[in-house]
Order: sequence, then structure tokens, then C-alpha cells
Amino acid sequence: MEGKGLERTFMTGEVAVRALRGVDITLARGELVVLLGHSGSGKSTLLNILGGLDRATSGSLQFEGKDLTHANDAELTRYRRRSVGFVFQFYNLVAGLTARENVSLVTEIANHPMKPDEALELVGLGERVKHFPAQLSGGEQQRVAVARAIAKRPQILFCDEPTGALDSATGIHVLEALDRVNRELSTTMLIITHNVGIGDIADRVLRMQDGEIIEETKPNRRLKPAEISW
Ligand SMILES: Nc1ncnc2c1ncn2[C@@H]1O[C@H](COP(=O)(O)OP(=O)(O)OP(=O)(O)O)[C@@H](O)[C@H]1O
Repeated sequence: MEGKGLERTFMTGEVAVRALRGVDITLARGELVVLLGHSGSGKSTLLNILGGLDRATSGSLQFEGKDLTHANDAELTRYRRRSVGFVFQFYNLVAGLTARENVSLVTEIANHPMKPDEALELVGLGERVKHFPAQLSGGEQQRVAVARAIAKRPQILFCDEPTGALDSATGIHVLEALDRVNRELSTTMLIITHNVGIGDIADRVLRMQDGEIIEETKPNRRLKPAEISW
């Protein structure tokens, strides 16, 4: 996917906040990219635009040869539904449903979904399918959220601070689940974090500041999540 010259200005009363100031970004198929940056640098704004949750004020956006720049609401909804998965900091699971049922919410409306148990197996929760969210740790709940996001086999997964609410040891299990999904399903991934250490599990690291990408690095070797700490 490719964004060019992306700008996003928010108007709050008379005040204009330029959250994105001309971002060029390309995500190759199957690539795992980590997006670093301090609070307020524009990471979530960029993710929301790439994921079709928001529109750029100017600039262009392409996905798999399709132009999303001028997509209407129905086209953006179709793009999100068919092609995109999201994982957010807070897991947003339905408390009254088991892990399996939470994943089924998505697989029932998708075109070629995995079986819920297969998705839960992939994130290491094969033994927990009948548990309710309250019976799972924070890291396990986040892995259910990952299973839910990938069960419809999206081409691209956007993760906004997926380990933000977790301690390092638990967060690593979530990153292991993401890493496995990326390798086994070749799902393209963009992971937002302000945790510099997480950059070591990526194919490529981008750093944002004041609405711009100011640095791009390619680690010599992509580390396994178990090899990092923060
Ligand atoms: N809906 C909105 N209305 C007005 N201003 C907004 C809105 N969303 C974001 N902003 C502003 O845009 C800038 C970038 O915000 P954004 O949430 O993208 O940053 P971030 O890097 O994701 O930060 P964090 O790490 O805290 O989530 C900030 O100055 C923020 O206040």
C-alpha cells in the first residue's frame, strides 16, 4: 500500500492542528513495519487514514492498485471489511461471549474466514476457546483480539499500541502472536508503539515527529519477540 503527500489538518474551533504534514509511506506485501514516535507525533492519525477509518485532507492513497484517495463511505467500508484488520490498545472484547464466540462475531460475516478455533490456535490460545474475557489475562485478551482481527484473513493488519496496556513479559506473547501471523499468513503489518525496543522485531522501522516521518531504518536482522525486552 502506498500513501503520498498525506496531510491531515484538524479544525478545533478557530485552531488548525496539522497532525500530518506530508507523509510518504509504502508498505510492501508481507512486510512488518514498526512506527515509532512520541505522543502527538501523528501515528494514530496516519494509521486511521491508511486503514480507511479517516480521510486525508490532501495527498493520495493506493491499495493493491486501487485508488482510495477519493473513495466514498461505502467504498472505504468495503476496503475495511475485506482487506483490513485492526488491533487497538484496549481489546474491546464482548464480556458476555467466550473467546471463540468473540472471534465468531467476525467470521460469521466474512467471505473466506478461518475457523475461530484455528485463529485462536494461531495466537496460542487453542486451550482457551471456551474462556470468557474476565477469565483471561490482559495479554490473553489481546491475543483474542488479534485472533478476531486476523480470522477474516485481512491482507493488512494495523495495530495501534497493541502492547500499550501490558507489561513487557505479557506484551512479548502478544508480539509473538503478531510475528507468527505475519510469517505464516504473510499479513502485512503496521505496528504503532512508542516503545523503541519493539522496533527490533520489524523488517523496517519508521519514526515520526511533528506529523512527518523523519527517519527510516532497516535492522540488520529481525529479532524474535522473545529476544527483545523493554
Ligand atoms: N480528532 C481530532 N481532533 C483534533 N485534533 C486531533 C484529533 N486527532 C488527533 N488530533 C491531534 O493531532 C495530533 C496527532 O495526534 P495522534 O493521535 O495522531 O498522535 P499519536 O502519535 O498517535 O499520539 P499517541 O502516541 O499519544 O497516541 C495531536 O496534536 C492531536 O492532538
